[in-house]
Amino acid sequence: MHATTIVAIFGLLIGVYVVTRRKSASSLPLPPGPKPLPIIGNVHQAPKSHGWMTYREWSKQYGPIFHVNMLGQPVIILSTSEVAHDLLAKRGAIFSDRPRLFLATELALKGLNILMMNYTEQFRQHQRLQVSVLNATPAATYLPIQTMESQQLMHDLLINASGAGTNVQGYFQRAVASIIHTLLYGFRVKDYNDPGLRAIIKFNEEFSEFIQVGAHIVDQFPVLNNLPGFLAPWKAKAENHYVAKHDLRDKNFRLGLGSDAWNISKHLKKVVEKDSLDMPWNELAFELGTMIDAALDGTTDSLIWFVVACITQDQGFISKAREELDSIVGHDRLPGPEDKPNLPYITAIVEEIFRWRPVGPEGVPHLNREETTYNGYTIPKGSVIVPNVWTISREEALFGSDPDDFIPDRWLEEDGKTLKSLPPAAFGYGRRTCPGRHFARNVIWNVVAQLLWSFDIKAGLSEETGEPIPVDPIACTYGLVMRALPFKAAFNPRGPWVREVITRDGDTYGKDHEAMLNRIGEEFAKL
Ligand code: HEM
Repeated sequence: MHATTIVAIFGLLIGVYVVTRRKSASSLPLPPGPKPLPIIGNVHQAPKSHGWMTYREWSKQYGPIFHVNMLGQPVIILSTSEVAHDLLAKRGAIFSDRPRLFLATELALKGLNILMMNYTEQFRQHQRLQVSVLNATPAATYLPIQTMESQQLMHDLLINASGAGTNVQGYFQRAVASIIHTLLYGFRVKDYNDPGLRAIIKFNEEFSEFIQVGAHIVDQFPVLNNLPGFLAPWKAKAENHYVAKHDLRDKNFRLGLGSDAWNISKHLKKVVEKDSLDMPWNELAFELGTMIDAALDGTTDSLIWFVVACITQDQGFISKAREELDSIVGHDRLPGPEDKPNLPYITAIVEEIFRWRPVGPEGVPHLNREETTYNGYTIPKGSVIVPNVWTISREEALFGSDPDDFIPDRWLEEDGKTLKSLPPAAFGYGRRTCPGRHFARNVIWNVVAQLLWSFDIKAGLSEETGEPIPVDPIACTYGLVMRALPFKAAFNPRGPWVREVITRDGDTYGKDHEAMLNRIGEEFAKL
């Protein structure tokens, strides 16, 4: 790097340091943390990837709330459920904003991503709309569509993933994508190579890349955004991201509104008009699109982690689940949501998936709009607050001494039937808690029950040797979402009755999904 560039960057670093060293009104210290260097703070120690694992180690040294200094920006890491609830939920009035760190991301999103919005009146308007279609009561009306797609998934796996097996991620992505596209826009997604689905997967990957600390130098030095385009490649990248997203969202929203049957696009457009909300077309199109993005990744990746658990973590949970399934459901039909009250072990498995492999292990950061104190420490105004879900989900006092193992039983009382009230961490906290959690739990419960009823799930076989290809239970991507790296899995029917039932009920493309949507519309009218 040229010497003048180094001097310029050094000058900017000092500028950032001076600007961000705000005077605290409290005499209390910051939470403990690794020793910082002058100016750069802890940047040199910051994990380059999989930060949640390093933060777990640091929490053992510094305790449930600790602090790192990133170029003068305080980052407060929370490592127990109690601390996360105390700050993010009980003090939600000041802890519900989002950090504004990444200029390149902002250029790409143009303020239209609900996840990244501050807790403003505009955000609350979006939140009210989301809750109106996602909370427990409306989410229950979607069960027939979710069940249909789960059955289709069983069919796809039976046809394509038995024998030596295959990489199954696409089949899961298709099923989840089809559920949300049917409900939001009125059309099913029948192929995992569908261009619309591939585009969303690409958007999510780009988004995850944009928000990496240090992904674009402009994030640290916004002044660089004044450079001409050829010296500022992030500008074109951000614009292309926005335009591609806009075009797909606009097209899908129009398809939804033009469709004959009830759907969420139509429903929300009516609510906006009836309540005279100040929400332009594009903002509503992005609201729907954000639900699609958020739903696809979290739900699909949790299901893939379940497959990893079946292959690598079976200490008896599969046979326990089957015992329950066989006694309640029998062999003549697939399990469905109506069985849920009688299948507590399946519910425990679902909670254990979220705990064992929370797909957002580093949590979605919050920001506090006021200085506050907590347990003898100062939390400066504008701190980035990271609920480290990975550590929180491994709190031994709550979950037992074997938190890295997949043990669904930890969620059940001794009677084996009643769910313990342990605090889940995967869906976030307080006013920013994931609005899609009921929807996601319903989808995942259904698929997990049907998979366990249907298949022996094992590692796929090598084409050369015919031997199982080992699956690494922790091999994953690093980004906003923790995704299992591709692996081969085999789904072989547990018995002849499985093939019979899935062949009978699994091919669902002849079903009238529009009639199903209209029935949901009728139920919505009664809510
Ligand atoms: C297993 C699946 C899912 C997981 C683990 C998950 C997790 C999360 C988390 C951790 C947050 C941030 C919470 C916080 O800031 O404290 C979030 C926000 C959000 N989620 Fe989910 N989610 C999942 C599925 C869904 C689904 C199915 C939808 C919609 C249908 C959805 C829609 C959203 C939206 C719109 C936000 C932004 C809320 C805000 O910023 O206030 N999510 N999700």
